[in-house]
Amino acid sequence: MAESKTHHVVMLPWSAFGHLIPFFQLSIALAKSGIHVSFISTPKNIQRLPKPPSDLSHLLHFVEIPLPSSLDSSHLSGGEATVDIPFDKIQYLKLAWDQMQNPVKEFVSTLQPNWIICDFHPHWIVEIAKELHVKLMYYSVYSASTMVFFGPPGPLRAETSPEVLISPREWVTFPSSVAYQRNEAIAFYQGAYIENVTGLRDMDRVASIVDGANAVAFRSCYEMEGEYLNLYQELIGKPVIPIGLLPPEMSERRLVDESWSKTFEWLGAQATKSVVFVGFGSECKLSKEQVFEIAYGLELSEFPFLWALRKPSWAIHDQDSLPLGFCERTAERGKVCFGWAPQKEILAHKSIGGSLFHSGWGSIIETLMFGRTLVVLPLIVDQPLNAKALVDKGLAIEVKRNDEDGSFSRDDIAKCLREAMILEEGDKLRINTREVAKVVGDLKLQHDYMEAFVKFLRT
Ligand SMILES: O=c1ccn([C@@H]2O[C@H](COP(=O)(O)OP(=O)(O)O[C@H]3O[C@H](CO)[C@@H](O)[C@H](O)[C@H]3O)[C@@H](O)[C@H]2O)c(=O)[nH]1
Repeated sequence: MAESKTHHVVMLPWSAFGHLIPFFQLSIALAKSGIHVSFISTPKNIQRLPKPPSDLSHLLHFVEIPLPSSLDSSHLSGGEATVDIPFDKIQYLKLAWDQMQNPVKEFVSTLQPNWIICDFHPHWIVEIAKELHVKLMYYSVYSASTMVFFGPPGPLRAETSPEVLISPREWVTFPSSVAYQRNEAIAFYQGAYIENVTGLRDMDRVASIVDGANAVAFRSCYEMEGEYLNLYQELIGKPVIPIGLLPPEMSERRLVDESWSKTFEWLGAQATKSVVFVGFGSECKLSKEQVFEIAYGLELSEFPFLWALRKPSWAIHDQDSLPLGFCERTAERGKVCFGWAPQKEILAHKSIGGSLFHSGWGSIIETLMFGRTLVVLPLIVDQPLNAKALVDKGLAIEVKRNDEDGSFSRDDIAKCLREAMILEEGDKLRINTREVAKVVGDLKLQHDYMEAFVKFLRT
């Protein structure tokens, strides 16, 4: 009992699956190291998480805190995660969380954990942690290169403009092309640097938490992001801890849902490393023009492909999502699967040679772990910054987007895929990818990072 009291962590992730999942993965890793974890989220979000291993049930506790009933329900319509809510209403989800500080405080005060590990949204947790004498850690689900680009609390709080975001930042002391294009800078500026209905800008939230935290953790490692991790520590003047890449543990006996057996049979019939996997993560909402251009690009490329496509909101039926006749024309060599795909198991399959991704940090790590070449077509938030950092390291080929409106062409998609999939053209990319795959897939190395992190939490 005394042991559990000494090492207890409260997790406070933002209500988006691109955040809930990395917090969940970290919770599992900590529980496996004997740390008690209380994972706070709303009831529906907790129900939608994967089931944790049953032998961890005494260490990993899920704490359901419902959204406040006082919030005008028409804004969220019963949704509890960003995926359920139109983009312009997501600010109300932040407002809802701001109204949840009392139940969170009550819980923390009863539990008296050693650490609170939080996301970017609950700026009020800084005061709670101080008052209750609990240490606070900010866990960034973004890469270290992205956080270096955003900068320390000073620049985060400063008046800025989209103009500032289109060049690499002046505090970066080594060659780096990490920056937004014009249209991306404008979109990001509007979402993060302008006050929303909560009375705050998102960047003020990040600044308060980085300022108030005792340390910052990244899902990263020195082998991949050493220069950015060291620079971020210098910039914020407090411990920055890479927890490792949390590579997915693949069990040979792991069963994929039966409905996928035909797709895996199809994959099994393809030549080794011949198939391109296409995915756009859990958050991106693709327009009709974007989906169609990707489809035509795949068609032009002539490679076998497996596309995990979530039905866009503008389509009524799954099949409306694609250009007329696309499935028939590509039936011999391609498959489009609608809904949530077993991405890790697909990437692990020997027939997959490369991928076309949105450049979400989680998908990058998974793709590199399995040594698959990356073509990146970044769309929102940190994705354009991740793409530039990968290109700097010779680890990806980036699809060109128009600087003014972000549009891209089918020809360029096909060209990038050819470069990534054909040996002579993409030779350098393949060599770099193989080298990094050794690091990401080195489970002992990644385990050592987690061990060092746990040691830090225990001291
Ligand atoms: O059909 C699917 C789609 C996704 N995934 C999994 O979901 C995760 C997706 O993670 P990521 O690639 O990071 O994409 P998003 O969920 O879209 O990520 C959001 O959060 C990331 C940080 O975690 C940011 O880097 C991204 O920009 C932001 O969109 C990965 O583990 C995938 O394996 C599936 O298993 N099946």
